[in-house]
Amino acid sequence: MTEKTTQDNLVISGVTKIFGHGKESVQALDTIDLTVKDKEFVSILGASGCGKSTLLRIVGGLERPTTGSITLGGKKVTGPGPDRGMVFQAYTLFPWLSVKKNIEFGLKEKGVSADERAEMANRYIKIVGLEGFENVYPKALSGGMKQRVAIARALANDPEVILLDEPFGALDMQTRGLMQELLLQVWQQSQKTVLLVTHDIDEAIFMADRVVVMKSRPGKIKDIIDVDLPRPRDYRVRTSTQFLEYKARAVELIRNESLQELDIDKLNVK
Ligand SMILES: Nc1ncnc2c1ncn2[C@@H]1O[C@H](COP(=O)(O)OP(=O)(O)OP(=O)(O)O)[C@@H](O)[C@H]1O
Repeated sequence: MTEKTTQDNLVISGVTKIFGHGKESVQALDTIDLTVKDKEFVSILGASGCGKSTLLRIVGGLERPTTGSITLGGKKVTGPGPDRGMVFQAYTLFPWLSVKKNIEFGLKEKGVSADERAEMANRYIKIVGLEGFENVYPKALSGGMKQRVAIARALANDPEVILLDEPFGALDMQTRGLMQELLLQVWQQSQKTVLLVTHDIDEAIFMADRVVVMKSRPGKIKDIIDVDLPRPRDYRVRTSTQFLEYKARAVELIRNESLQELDIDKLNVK
């Protein structure tokens, strides 16, 4: 395998997004500049409506920026491509395909042979702990299992970058915590660059090397928190002093933002 270079960086440069025209227009993003290093795990954290999803969709090529550009490994992004795998909150599996066929789907599209597809699918089924469910259809899976299939499907295509938009948003708290740990393990093994959109402060810190905190109207980067917690991480890190310090900082940033959003100067809650 050839060693990757910093050329593989994801560069978001001066990205602005305006939806609609004239009086009806909404500026969702204003001049977003962010460089994500190869194999880095970056969380994008912010309140509802700050433009997180729009930014991720632009990186995914599903949306065009009004100004600015995205480059991946020096190549300009002009649309969706196999170098970026996306996982959304809503389960996006094909209901008529089994777990295995769902994971193989993108590989089939790429013309990968049946043997190779089966090998890749089995590998990722193992990584996400779904052995024994190969031939099961999505409707028989729990929410957490469906998202594991979605993650396996994204990984099987061997993208440069995985883009995750609130992937565990629909899961209960316990499942969510376990899925976060699983995703970290998978990321540790697969060594992909990850961009995770979330409004969950704990999730953002627990997973990432850096947390990009956004503000709304228009969506801008408010601050970036470097998360210097040891890896591999497990649930115990969440109660460490260092984690709680990062959390206090993020809470402060998000709270100030929410107060401004609600047009409240101060909240005196006793
Ligand atoms: N297709 C669209 N047409 C018009 N406005 C849009 C469109 N998509 C998003 N917006 C607006 O852009 C802003 C940012 O939306 P976006 O969904 O990116 O925010 P978000 O931070 O991901 O929010 P949430 O966490 O609620 O999904 C919002 O004001 C939203 O109403």
